Amino acid sequence: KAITAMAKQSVTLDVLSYHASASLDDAQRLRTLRIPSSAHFSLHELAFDDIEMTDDDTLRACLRMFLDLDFVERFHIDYSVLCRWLLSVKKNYRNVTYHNWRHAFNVAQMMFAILTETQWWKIFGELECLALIIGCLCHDLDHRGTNNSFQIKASSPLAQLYSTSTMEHHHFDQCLMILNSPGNQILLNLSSDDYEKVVKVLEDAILSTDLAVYFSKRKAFIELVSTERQVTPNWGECEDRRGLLRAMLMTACDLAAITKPWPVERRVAALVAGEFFRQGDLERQNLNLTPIDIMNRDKEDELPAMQVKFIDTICLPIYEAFAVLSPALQPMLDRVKSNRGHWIDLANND
Ligand SMILES: CCCOc1ccc(S(=O)(=O)N2CCN(C)CC2)cc1-c1nc(CC)cc(=O)[nH]1
Ligand SMILES: [Zn+2]
Repeated sequence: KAITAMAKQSVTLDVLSYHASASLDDAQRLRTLRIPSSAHFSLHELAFDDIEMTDDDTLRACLRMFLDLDFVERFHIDYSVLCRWLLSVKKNYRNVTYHNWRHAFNVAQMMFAILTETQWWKIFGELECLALIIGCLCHDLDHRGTNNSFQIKASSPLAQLYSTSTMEHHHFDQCLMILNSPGNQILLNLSSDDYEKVVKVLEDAILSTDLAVYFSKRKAFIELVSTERQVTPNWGECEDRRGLLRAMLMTACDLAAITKPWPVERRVAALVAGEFFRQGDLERQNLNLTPIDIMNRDKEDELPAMQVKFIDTICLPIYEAFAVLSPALQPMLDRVKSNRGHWIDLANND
């Protein structure tokens, strides 16, 4: 018993070592920057592209989202603490090819755009919207560019801590650790009741980004959508329905690159492939395993066909359901279909 506790303790220390709070200087500098409007950053666009933005721009855009959703006023968030928290979150993303700060920022922007364009922020209320935006920014914290099955195969410290949804539990852990770090406590002025609620929604939101969880919940969601087609005001009164919609929203935002204009999707797919192929290399070199096709560099020319399968099996069902729930989201579904066409063309040329 003692051994296990010690092992857990040492493992925990190992993973905690990556926690790093941003410096006061960085926070002070960000605090003094002027914050342009959401229109200036095109934050309401479902076709948003961050390629032209500097890192400072992404931080100011996050401040703008918090200000426009009225979180700072409503939850009495100290502005300097918010700046420091944002910098700490960004700092706790690693410099990996795809699962980096930019991915987290894009997921949060998509959540902001969907909540505002559909008016669904009215269904969830400020507390749940706050948890969703924090959840998006934190949902892949400290990602190492390798997936859950790699953790298990490598019996990494994280796999010893969490046997299911390994990475997602770690992302939530990191999220809580930053929220509880001195100078980063943006939830400090919430009532204990509100704090409990935000943390519960936050945990569900982050754990929902495990595709295995998405698969387990999708059937119920599609059935709900087929019966309750439109999101009527009383839709929000049922906690289970709201929870299901929040979980699906996290996946829809997490995979949203597939809904962007072709130049964006093509660029992001190359980043996803780069990260997958690096994991494949690690599996060969360190674990002496032959990687699965999607991570096997030797199968690179099958990538377009894999994307078509990804779209058909994972993406179309969720964006079709969302387009039924809100006509404002139809453009996302249309772009998934047109991107599918581009991947089909590339698959036929190989
Ligand atoms: C671009 C490089 C190839 O990328 C893929 C290849 C195959 C599949 S898959 O649907 O067959 N499937 C998914 C579930 N895995 C457990 C088994 C494999 C998905 C992708 C993919 N995933 C994401 C999400 C990170 C983004 C993206 O653009 N493409
Ligand atoms: Zn993600």
